[in-house]
Amino acid sequence: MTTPGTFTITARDGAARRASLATAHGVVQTPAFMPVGTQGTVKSLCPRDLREIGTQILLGNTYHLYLRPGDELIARLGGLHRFMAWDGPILTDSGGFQVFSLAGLRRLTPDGVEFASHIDGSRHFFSPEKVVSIQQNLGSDIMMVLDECVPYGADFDYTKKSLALTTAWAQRCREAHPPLHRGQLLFGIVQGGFYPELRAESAAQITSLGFDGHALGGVSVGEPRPEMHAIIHSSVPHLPDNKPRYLMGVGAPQDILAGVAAGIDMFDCVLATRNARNGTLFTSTGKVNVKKAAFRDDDSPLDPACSCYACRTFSRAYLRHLYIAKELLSYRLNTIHNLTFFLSLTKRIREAIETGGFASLKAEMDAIYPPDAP
Ligand SMILES: CNc1nc2cc3c(=O)[nH]c(N)nc3c(CC[C@H]3O[C@@H](OC)[C@H](OC)[C@@H]3OC)c2[nH]1
Ligand SMILES: [Zn+2]
Repeated sequence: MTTPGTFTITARDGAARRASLATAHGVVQTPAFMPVGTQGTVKSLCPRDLREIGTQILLGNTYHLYLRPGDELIARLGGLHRFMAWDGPILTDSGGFQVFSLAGLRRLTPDGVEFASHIDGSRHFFSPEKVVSIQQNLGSDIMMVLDECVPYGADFDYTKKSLALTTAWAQRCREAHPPLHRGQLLFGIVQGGFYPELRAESAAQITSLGFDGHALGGVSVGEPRPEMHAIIHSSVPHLPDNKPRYLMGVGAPQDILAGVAAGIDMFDCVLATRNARNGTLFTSTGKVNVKKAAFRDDDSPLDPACSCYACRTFSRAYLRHLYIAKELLSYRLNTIHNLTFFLSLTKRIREAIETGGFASLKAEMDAIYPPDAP
């Protein structure tokens, strides 16, 4: 087995990279889209579905799994891979984002963050060492450091102070998890808000700590898309070329294409799965709402260009009926379709970089998913 953390770039097309990242549970071909499985499941799909649609790597979430069912329980039962019967790579976020976006009554201190569980209000404390220990218990292949995801609109001084805390926490995470300990990788997270000079400052600090990969955090937090794309372009050059780059929480098809063009390798976004459950489907001709009246007696497949189980087996009329009738199968079929769209898009991106055709693929997709469309 290739040593976990080995990152091999096999082709380039402009700043876009075609690479592979070795983990303890398999090699991830990049650019890669990572379905979100926050509570140890990609909502409504089983591991067999995920394999069938070509999933390489899944996301889990420290905050959620720590609160319920508990990381120590999962460790006792053999770790997250065995618990959810997924034998491929898993990346877990540190929970920093959820503490600020989900938990109540949180208190930020130099030593970590105190918060109240969104489930039962019980009080908890996440230190850098604690979030490392939780992810070690889960057995994640890629662990994220504890960081503060600075809210959109934070001023320069707050953002500068916050990135210093994020760096201190990152250092403590690195010390708590020696390189390649039990084959588990550790990624640093660059903050700095929407201030290019603070992004450069955060990147210089984080990339000096010896991580296996680097994430850009603090984006996809409600900012206008042009601001997101601008800060990505100005930040990526500060990330080492020879390690994976992960853009957290991004994104829509147009954001993935812009991210790849800037040199990003890994993406995660709840959009694919969340929109599936509310009937918004991504197709080869743009976004479609499954409950549209025109689908009422339309016997054709949702997307003739899609080879997923939903598109090759059922009609638009049936998918619309399931959604309107609030049938559980609607969740599963819509999710199978949307994830297939995102996984196929990143597969086409990998092939385009190999053949030097990325720019034309991006132009083709930008015509269908315009960068200035919501
Ligand atoms: C949507 N926009 C968005 N911007 C984000 C920015 C940050 C950030 O700066 N730091 C950290 N630590 N996490 C972030 C995250 C959470 C991603 C996780 O949140 C969960 O999806 C919501 C999922 O957990 C399975 C995923 O796991 C990596 C962001 N999400
Ligand atoms: Zn489909």
